[in-house]
Amino acid sequence: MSASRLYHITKTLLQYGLDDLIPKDKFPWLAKVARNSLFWLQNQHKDKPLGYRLRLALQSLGPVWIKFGQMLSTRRDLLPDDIARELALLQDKVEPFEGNKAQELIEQALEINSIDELFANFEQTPLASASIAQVHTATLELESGTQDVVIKVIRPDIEKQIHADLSLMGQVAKVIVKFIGESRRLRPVEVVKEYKKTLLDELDLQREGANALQLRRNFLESDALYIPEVFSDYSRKNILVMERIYGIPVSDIDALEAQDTNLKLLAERGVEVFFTQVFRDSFFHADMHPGNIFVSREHPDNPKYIGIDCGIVGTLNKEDKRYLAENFIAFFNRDYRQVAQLHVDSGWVPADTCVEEFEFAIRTVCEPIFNKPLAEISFGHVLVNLFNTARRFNMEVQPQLVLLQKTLLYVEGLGRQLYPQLDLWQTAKPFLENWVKQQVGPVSVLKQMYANLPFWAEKMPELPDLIYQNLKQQKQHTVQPVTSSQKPILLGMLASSLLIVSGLSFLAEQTTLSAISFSASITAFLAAWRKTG
Ligand SMILES: Nc1ncnc2c1ncn2[C@@H]1O[C@H](COP(=O)(O)OP(=O)(O)OP(=O)(O)O)[C@@H](O)[C@H]1O
Repeated sequence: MSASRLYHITKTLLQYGLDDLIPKDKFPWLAKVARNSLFWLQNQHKDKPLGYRLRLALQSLGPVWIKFGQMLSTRRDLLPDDIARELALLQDKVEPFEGNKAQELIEQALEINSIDELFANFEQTPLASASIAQVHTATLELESGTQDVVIKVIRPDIEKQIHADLSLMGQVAKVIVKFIGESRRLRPVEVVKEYKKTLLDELDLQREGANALQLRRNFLESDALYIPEVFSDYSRKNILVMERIYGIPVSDIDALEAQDTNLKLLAERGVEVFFTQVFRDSFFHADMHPGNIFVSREHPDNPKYIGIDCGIVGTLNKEDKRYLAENFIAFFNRDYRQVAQLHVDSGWVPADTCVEEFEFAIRTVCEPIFNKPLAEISFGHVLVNLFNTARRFNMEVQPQLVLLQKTLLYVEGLGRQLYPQLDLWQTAKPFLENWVKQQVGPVSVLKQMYANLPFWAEKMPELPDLIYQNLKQQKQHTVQPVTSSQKPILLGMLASSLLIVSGLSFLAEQTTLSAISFSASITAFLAAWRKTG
């Protein structure tokens, strides 16, 4: 980090009066001395509100800071609403770089002498230009025919600048925490760390390509979402080639109405796609701002989304999913005691948490939300409030859940823009209840056993030997008769072993053996159950 960049950033922050972000009485003396020693850098925008000044400062500092502001704008859990609203207005529009430079970068990355070797009609004027990458159109010449594509190219030299600014941002965060204890509540170090990871991931277009391929595969059969094809053979870390799409931007409601799009169905499908990604696939597009979502021009009565820019995705484990589903259901039944109890039983908050107090805290923040008609309730805000309360009770909210909560706010915003009466709960409830039911139902148990089959198949050959060793040992010692309390356990073990044998024989297409061992297993299970009664 060069001293001149450091000075430039300090100057910008002070000239926009951003030292006002720290209450005067919280200013440590050392920071006061430092501030006063830079006496020539005075707030030049005193008449403007703080949020507005923050936006202008970030805008003038460039891409890393603009994107940081955009990310913060979605953190309603950390920022007051007026500042978050201002930051949401940050524009990521920057001057494009030269088209022939983009062409040169493509030729270098793909190791070709001329772009014409692979692409026809390469358009030097970019279709779009953002802070990290810009997008050009071309026609890819494949053996099977031609394909309209877009080529996304990372800006030259942006990586160095990003690393330098991120490192400075990290240091600033550490200094703030050290000198202003109060700031710890906003977790600046963690927020910057999280941002750093997201931004560095965005620099790797191969990652984006792999995410797009995975999402595309997950929704290949879907009526609700289409993800354009990625041409991995022509993609590199700084180049991504993908199918060009010609959909209508989702924010262009007039165009959607002009072609008689079923907006109610479209809005409901947004919620459906989100919950499918989260609960079925555990893999969700986490940058669902309207600029990344289009609607297909085909069959508007059965409308389909098109999603681009899969640079940021979220993944969830089983625990996270259970947490979300059970909490949502308990919330919408207004069963705050259940929400609090769930947190304690699952170890999300410490075991010694006072359930009554936790329940009371959740009720205090959530009851006002539920005072509204169901169609106006925001899932995203319910989550923001839940996470904030849970944090106060020492729950560490995982970054993937925060990412999900941000995405949910986008999905809701989008849905209500398309169809203001959208009742999210009615759309989501059957989905969630079904999911929870499936998790505890017999099909799920069988599925889990099926997933464990390879493990048992590996251990199976050792089983006779183990039984033999065990019997031998028992013979050597005085054999104790099996007590009545041990019987159900032994029967249960027998039943499980028979079930495994049944599964393995089924896989080996030995259906008769599979059926016999399955019946024997059920008999043993029933006998075990009777012994416990
Ligand atoms: N497959 C595509 N077909 C048609 N247009 C596309 C395609 N991919 C991207 N674009 C256009 O390029 C723009 C920028 O693309 P993308 O969002 O992937 O880039 P980005 O650099 O991540 O931008 P941002 O940071 O604003 O999200 C899109 O808004 C869209 O207009």
